[in-house]
Amino acid sequence: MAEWTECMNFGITIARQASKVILEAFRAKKDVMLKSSPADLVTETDQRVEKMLISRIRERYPTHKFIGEESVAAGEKLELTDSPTWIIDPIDGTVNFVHRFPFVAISIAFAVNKQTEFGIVYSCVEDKMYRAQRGGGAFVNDVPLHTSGQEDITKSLVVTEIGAERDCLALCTMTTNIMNLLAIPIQGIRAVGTAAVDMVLVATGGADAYYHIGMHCWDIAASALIVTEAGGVVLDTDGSEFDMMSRKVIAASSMPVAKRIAQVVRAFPCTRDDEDPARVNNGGHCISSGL
Ligand SMILES: O=P(O)(O)O[C@H]1[C@H](O)[C@@H](O)[C@H](O)[C@H](O)[C@@H]1O
Ligand SMILES: [Mg+2]
Ligand SMILES: [Mg+2]
Repeated sequence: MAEWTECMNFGITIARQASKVILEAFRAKKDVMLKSSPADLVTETDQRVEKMLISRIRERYPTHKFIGEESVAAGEKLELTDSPTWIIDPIDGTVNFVHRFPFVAISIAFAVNKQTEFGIVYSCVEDKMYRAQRGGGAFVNDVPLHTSGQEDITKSLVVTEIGAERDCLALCTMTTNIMNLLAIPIQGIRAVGTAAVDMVLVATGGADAYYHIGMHCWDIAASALIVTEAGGVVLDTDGSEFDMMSRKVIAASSMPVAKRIAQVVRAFPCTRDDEDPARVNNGGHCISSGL
């Protein structure tokens, strides 16, 4: 664990530097481009911040590998090997960034032998630096984090996202999931607009669970470790073991809450992050049935 502390501290330093670029652009006029749907946005700042983070890391750790959201969007192969790998979302919450909705985060995870060794989520506008090292606990601005420990789904506040999909199957699935959870009943549904911040709210105890279908490894790899190091549970939406490449996740305060959500929530078909999108004729996005 201590072996990667220096890397993590470097990650925290460059996240703070990148945040300055994001906050300066946050208030400025933005040129917005579309990716997989009219709600999947990217800006020049997303691309610039990712390039800045990767070049600074590569300069210090030339043998390390990268999985970056905007590098993959530009055609780079998404492959997690046993090599030390930085998994980066330069701006998580780009729709929020474009609208100046004040929740945008930099998410940086670091994996070796396909196991996450540390995770950093920097919520820039809030100035909240969430971090965790495997086996070392979870912190926000150096204050220890603990989940709520809530075991009763009827006393739970659940966070989710509608995501970027706008096809009928995805929208019907996600709204049905929300309706079925509310009918249990749970005490509320929230959506912050950034998967990374949604998920670290479970680590703070401010939410009792988060679930999502369709997000990517760079959205949640860091926050998944932060949740487990805060005493939480992270599973696939079907209740099986979490797999950051599956694009399906439940993060919860306790196993009973996680398992209850897994009983209710249904996923729509999604190509895995590590599947070749070219093999699937929908551009590597969640498959629409065209309903
Ligand atoms: O594209 P960015 O990096 O902003 O990530 C967001 C995804 O785009 C959303 O679909 C998803 O629903 C989450 O909001 C996720 O944070
Ligand atoms: Mg993201
Ligand atoms: Mg992003």
